Amino acid sequence: MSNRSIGEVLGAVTSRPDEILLEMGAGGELLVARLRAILAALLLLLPLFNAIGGGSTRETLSGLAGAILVNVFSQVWLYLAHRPRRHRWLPFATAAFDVTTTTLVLALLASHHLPAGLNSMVVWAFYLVAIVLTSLRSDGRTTLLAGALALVEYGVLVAAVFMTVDSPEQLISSDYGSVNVATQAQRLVLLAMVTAVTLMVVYRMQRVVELSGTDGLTRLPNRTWLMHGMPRLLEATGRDGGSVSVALLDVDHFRRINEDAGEHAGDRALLHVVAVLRAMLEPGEWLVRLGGEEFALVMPQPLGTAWERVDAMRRLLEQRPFDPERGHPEPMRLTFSAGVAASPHDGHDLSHLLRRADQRLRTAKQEGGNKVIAREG
Ligand SMILES: Nc1nc2c(ncn2[C@@H]2O[C@H](COP(=O)(O)OP(=O)(O)OP(=O)(O)O)[C@@H](O)[C@H]2O)c(=O)[nH]1
Repeated sequence: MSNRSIGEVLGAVTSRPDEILLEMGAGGELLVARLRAILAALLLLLPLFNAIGGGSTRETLSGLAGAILVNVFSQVWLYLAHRPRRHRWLPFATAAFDVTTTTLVLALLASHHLPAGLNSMVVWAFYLVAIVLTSLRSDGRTTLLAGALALVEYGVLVAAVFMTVDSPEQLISSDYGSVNVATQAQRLVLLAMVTAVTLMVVYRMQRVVELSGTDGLTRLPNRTWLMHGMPRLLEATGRDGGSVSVALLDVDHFRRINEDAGEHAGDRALLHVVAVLRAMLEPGEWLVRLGGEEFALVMPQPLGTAWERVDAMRRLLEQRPFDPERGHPEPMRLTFSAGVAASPHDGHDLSHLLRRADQRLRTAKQEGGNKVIAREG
């Protein structure tokens, strides 16, 4: 990660995250929606304090109207975030809502008293809260949107206020101090800084999730990744009435390679197997390292086609011997055995499919290995 240039980091953080990261982003959206609902409820206290503190009725009523509006929207966002079917636009819409609501409240304050609109620290701080909140969504694009909107909207507000004033006295207040260009420029720089820091937080979170879902040796997705990714694939294919096949692949007599050629050669043998299988992968197929010399191959195809695909891979691997080097004159022939299971016939979830595929894999091993089995008997 430390070797990456700022350009690469920006490229990574502004591209659409992996489906599984987005899945986590939806969880983040629910968290953001809950937080927003709590903050919105607290917002109702502000007009109350204003009335108790002897503020004007007009100010109290407009504050109350604004707080009610924010609460209504917060409940709508919360309802949408709860729905199992994720709306892709929701994180963007809510990030824009958080920032724009802050701008509207500042504009409302400025319409009563110009310095209040530009020097209110409490309301302005909601920009920072809105930007930082986006870090919970695992999607740097929402952070960029919130940061850019805050900069543009606040910049426009400042410009509008400065264009409205007729005399410098209008920008001096006993409660809010005096408004000047330098402090407003500092606020804009602060918004940019908080956006940059939040983007880095999102980037690091994305990398941590990526690493936790990747096998260290082969760089293939691992079991954790499969557990997160498989349910949504099964659900999507189930909706379309399609079939998903899962093959469990286990390299035959792998222990012998380690014993004959050493652990390092064993590692390179695994990389060789992965390179051969990977070269045959078609779009929509996933190769996953479950651990050791065991792999899962997920294919959006029915059982018969899946068996043909895996058997073609078995034959190709057989024809591509592995060259262990270091004192080994002979290239080693590598083979694997596999069991294949398919939804919906063999099960509707990953654990049922893996169990059935494992039974068939055991049979293939008992029958001497170098075999792919997709049906009993
Ligand atoms: N080099 C290397 N070896 C590994 C790795 N993971 C597991 N192994 C080895 O793989 C071997 C697996 O042995 P077994 O489970 O007996 O399987 P097998 O020898 O392939 O026998 P069958 O599966 O019955 O054909 C063990 O010796 C493990 O130490 C790895 O990442 N690198």
